[in-house]
Amino acid sequence: MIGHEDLAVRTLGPCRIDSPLAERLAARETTQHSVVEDDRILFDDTLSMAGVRGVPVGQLPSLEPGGPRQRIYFDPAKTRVGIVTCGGLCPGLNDVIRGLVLELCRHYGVRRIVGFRNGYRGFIPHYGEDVVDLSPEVVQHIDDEGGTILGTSRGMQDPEEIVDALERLAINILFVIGGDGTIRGAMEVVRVIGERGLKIAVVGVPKTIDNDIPYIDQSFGFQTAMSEATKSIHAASVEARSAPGGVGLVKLMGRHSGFIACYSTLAKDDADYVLIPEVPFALQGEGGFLEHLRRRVEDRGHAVVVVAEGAGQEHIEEHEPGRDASGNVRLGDIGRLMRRLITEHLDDAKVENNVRYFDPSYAIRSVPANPYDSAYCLRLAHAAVHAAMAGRTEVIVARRRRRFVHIPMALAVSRRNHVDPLGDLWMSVLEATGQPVRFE
Ligand SMILES: Nc1ncnc2c1ncn2[C@@H]1O[C@H](COP(=O)(O)OP(=O)(O)O)[C@@H](O)[C@H]1O
Ligand SMILES: O=P(O)(O)OC[C@H]1O[C@](O)(COP(=O)(O)O)[C@@H](O)[C@@H]1O
Ligand SMILES: [Mg+2]
Repeated sequence: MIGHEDLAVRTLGPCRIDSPLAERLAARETTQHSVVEDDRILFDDTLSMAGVRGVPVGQLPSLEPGGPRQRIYFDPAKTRVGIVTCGGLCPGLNDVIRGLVLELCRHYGVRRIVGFRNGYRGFIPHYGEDVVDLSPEVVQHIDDEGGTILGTSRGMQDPEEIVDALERLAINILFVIGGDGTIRGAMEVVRVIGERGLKIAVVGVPKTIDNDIPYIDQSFGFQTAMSEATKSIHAASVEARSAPGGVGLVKLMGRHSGFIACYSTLAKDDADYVLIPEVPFALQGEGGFLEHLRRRVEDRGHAVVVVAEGAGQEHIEEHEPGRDASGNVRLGDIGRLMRRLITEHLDDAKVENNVRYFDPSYAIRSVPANPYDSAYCLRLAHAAVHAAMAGRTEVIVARRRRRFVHIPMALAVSRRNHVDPLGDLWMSVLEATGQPVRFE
């Protein structure tokens, strides 16, 4: 059970410098729209969850609020900042970079900002990556493009060498924009910083289209990626309805979490089936998926199937689950398997069929952020700058239940966010598709 110690945020030391934003904060009080800096945000949000703790209100686990502080730790005029983006692409990466640079320069007066190229390898000498000087002029319009102007990578790097680079460049604050792997890497960097007795803040902005980071409302870019995915689902529906025995099959990213498949299905109510990693399904047999699909195609003449890339891995016999350079499991291709099995099953049953397979894969994550995610990215960037300037470290900034909070990195990587098969999201998907609770 999450306790106080899990929510404690590390700081580099006392904040003795008046913030340039101080005068704007004087009249603040805690409302539904803001939290004063010495208030806390309850971690539990139901009576039952709070009640089971059996402690007075003041001892309930709570999170440090995000936002500007009256006094800060770093002297803006003497602060040098580094920014790095790691792991897979996600809509909004450039929006976060832009937001960090503009907030640092325009509101705190921090002018020395460098970008490290191609993920953590950008710190490692033998890759020979130069650093990128970042300024408001350089970043002004980078949010018009998807991807990251800094480049990204996967693959383990030596935290000692990363901290060597931070020392050589006299970096005081490092912003890391990445997912669970990046955050684990950042924790290694924080460990080495502590071992060397250095005062360098490391603050994370959580990133992944998979939405697999726990304790936050939603990772930035997820909404844009999900929106992109709906285009493929609609295309699959058009194809399926335009041919006898049409079956539109769409495979979507999300690795071990089925959020993109679920939300894109709910957004574009075209799918008859959604298969996700969190809910196992039988393929064969009277109650299996293939027989159910056959009956649906015979009854309606068409069907649309959305399969998350991490679903049904147990059905992929010949797949040797290798790993990518960061240690992430390489998934077997459930899309190709389903295409073959659906065609074979309908052929064997002498049901005319035209199976159309869609795999948008990277197309859903390499687009620019939609306006919602752009605004979200800007606010996350502001929160990250406020946290770092106030000397917070080994923390990610996130929005949780509509409030910006500081979440310790260790908690952010303590588990993976999954679709709850007993939760209301999956219930909505079952209601929307009409598919059975279980294929077995
Ligand atoms: N378990 C780990 N410990 C330390 N560093 C890690 C770990 N996993 C990943 N990293 C570092 O984080 C970077 C990004 O991780 P990756 O899993 O590829 O993407 P993401 O952070 O988006 O999940 C890697 O290039 C690697 O340097
Ligand atoms: O970019 P790669 O190495 O092909 O990995 C693809 C994987 O990256 C993701 O897009 C998410 O990656 P991150 O967790 O690094 O953001 C997954 O949805 C997908 O399975
Ligand atoms: Mg990851």
